[in-house]
Amino acid sequence: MDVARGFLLAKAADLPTPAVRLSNFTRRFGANTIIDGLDLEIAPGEFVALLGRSGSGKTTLLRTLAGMDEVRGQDVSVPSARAVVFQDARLLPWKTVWRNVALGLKGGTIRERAEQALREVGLGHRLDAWPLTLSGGEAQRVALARALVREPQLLLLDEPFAALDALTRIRMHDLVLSLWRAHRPAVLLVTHDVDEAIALADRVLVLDSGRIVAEERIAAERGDRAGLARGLRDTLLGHLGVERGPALEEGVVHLARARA
Ligand SMILES: Nc1ncnc2c1ncn2[C@@H]1O[C@H](COP(=O)(O)OP(=O)(O)OP(=O)(O)O)[C@@H](O)[C@H]1O
Repeated sequence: MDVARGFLLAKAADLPTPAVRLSNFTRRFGANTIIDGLDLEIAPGEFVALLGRSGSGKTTLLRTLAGMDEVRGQDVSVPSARAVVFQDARLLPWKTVWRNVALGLKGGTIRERAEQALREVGLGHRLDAWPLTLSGGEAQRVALARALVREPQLLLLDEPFAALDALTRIRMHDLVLSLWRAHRPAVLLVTHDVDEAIALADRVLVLDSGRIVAEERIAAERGDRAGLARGLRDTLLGHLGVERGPALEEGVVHLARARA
């Protein structure tokens, strides 16, 4: 074996196995091709956001990674330890909070594990509460605890904060980042919210008609992203086909002047 080839093989062996790998993945519903020959890799512990207009195939892709959809005969590799959080918390109303989190767990320490996860999301005091008595933000925190307690290597988030008010959403962003730092799953976050993607992700993908049409890596530390946000926001909005017209800018100026 020549030296260069030996070096390349050694390098390849050093690379971590991706947590997620889809190769030339295609999904059709009848005659409609929804995902079109898509390649995707997510590294262990990487936080990836997926942006796309309505109908671009985001949920279809997430369902594939969650094991909720047909993948027969295709090159799809995902960890079996995975969990999904949806836009609505999907809690069973006839079970208390801790029992919702413990659902499906096995072993002798179920209650302790559920309690620990609920403490991590700041709900250690609501273990015996009924889901219908929770606020929207609290219910989503229970959904996060239910995901977390499964120690996922892959955490799939399908617009989990879209239904929350703006302040609760910001607090949830902080919570998700601290959980991610503590547990380091690979994350795929589906979102419509460009600012949310910039605030949270290591990498942002834009999906359009079942293809990844843009990819932005964000190297800046999460705390230092405010300055970066505007330029990248416009770039990502451009990829999404949303023009920021001068009229809008002028409108902002006029309003500000009118107030002054
Ligand atoms: N089970 C199904 N049968 C037929 N068509 C489907 C099915 N599921 C999804 N589709 C179609 O696939 C396309 C992509 O849907 P998908 O839900 O993945 O989009 P999305 O990007 O998540 O949209 P949104 O942001 O509105 O949730 C849509 O045109 C949808 O109608």
